[in-house]
Amino acid sequence: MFTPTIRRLAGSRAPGLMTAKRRNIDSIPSTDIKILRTVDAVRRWRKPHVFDHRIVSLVPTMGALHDGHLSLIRAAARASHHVVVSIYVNPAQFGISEDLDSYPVTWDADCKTLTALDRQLADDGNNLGRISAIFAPTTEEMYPSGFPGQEVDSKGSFVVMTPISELLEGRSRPTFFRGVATVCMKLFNIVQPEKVFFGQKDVQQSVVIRKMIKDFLLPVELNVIETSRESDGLALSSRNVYLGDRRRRVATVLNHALRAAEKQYSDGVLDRKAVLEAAHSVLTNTLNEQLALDRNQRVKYNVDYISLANPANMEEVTEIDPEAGAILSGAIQMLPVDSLKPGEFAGHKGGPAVRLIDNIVLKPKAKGQ
Ligand SMILES: Nc1ncnc2c1ncn2[C@@H]1O[C@H](COP(=O)(O)OP(=O)(O)OP(=O)(O)O)[C@@H](O)[C@H]1O
Ligand SMILES: CC(C)(CO)[C@@H](O)C(=O)[O-]
Ligand code: BAL
Repeated sequence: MFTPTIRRLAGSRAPGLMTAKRRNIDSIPSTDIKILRTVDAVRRWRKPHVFDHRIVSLVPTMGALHDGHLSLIRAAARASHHVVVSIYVNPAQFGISEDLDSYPVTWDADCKTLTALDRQLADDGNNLGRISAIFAPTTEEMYPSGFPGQEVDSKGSFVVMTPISELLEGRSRPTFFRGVATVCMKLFNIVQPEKVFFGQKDVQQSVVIRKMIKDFLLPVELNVIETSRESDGLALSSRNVYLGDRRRRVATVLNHALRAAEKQYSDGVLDRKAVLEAAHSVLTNTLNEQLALDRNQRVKYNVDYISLANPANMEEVTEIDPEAGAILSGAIQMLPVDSLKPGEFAGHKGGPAVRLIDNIVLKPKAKGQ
């Protein structure tokens, strides 16, 4: 029998702080937010809203909620009567040597965060709806024929979209978009949302989802919500907890690099080489400054890619078409620090290598601009 390698069936653990007592709870205490763990429970909850013509939105997440997630939920509550937030760490989108085992799981904090947000939504007259449910399935529930595995050549039922899944993020993470498209197709089929909300931070993911909706004729409206950032520009991300203080300070370099490239475009430069050179020079200069520091002060990173791409398909462009604009995006790998100072916090799980992504949309320019 085929027995795929499974490092951790994360979904079994994510909501699985479950005690026998908790297993019986079907809503967050003192709230109307239901906790749905099975496909059947979601379908039973969903059915009446087909007949009462209530708009249902879905916000897919992997938990460890931060303000970026909350901005998606706020946008969903403005536009729909019922918001369903899914919390599921989908093992299929993690490569075999990626961080599935250490991915932050903060179920209790997530429930508190959603409770507080739901109260705010209730007090704000601009919303159509509120948070109606969390969908927190197990991996057994999501993969009813058995989990197919995380290997590139795993056999199973997948949604595969090429060539977009092979570019950029997909080059570094060959199973990533297969896992994302597959789990999102399942989530859409389970929840049957009229609207779905995704973050601009994962720009290529949003382009994959747009194409999946188009090519598989899904009756779903995609909403992409702008990236929420720390005050110094770092894009919020659940993985930022791995950074620790020292790498956190330098982590803004990716955003600074993309902003330098963006300035070229604002100044009228359209040529790929010139635009990207501005970003690479920030990355190189900052790295050289860091390498000149002592081992217990410096931060090192590898640049995975800096891209200038067509917003419709994420394919590289040699010149920006000002009528179409472009997506500037990048990924860097922050390496573990060489040597810690006494008492220094290395980051969640000892501060492993952290892959950061970010992007800036270069908007189309009006003629003559
Ligand atoms: N800073 C952000 N601003 C807006 N949306 C975001 C932000 N970070 C994540 N999202 C969106 O939230 C949704 C769920 O993302 P996810 O749970 O993977 O969080 P994440 O912070 O991106 O985690 P990770 O660190 O694993 O990439 C996705 O649509 C993602 O694009
Ligand atoms: C969309 C998603 C929830 C699918 O697992 C994930 O890729 C994410 O959190 O961006
Ligand atoms: N935010 C995208 C999910 C992932 O990196 O696995």
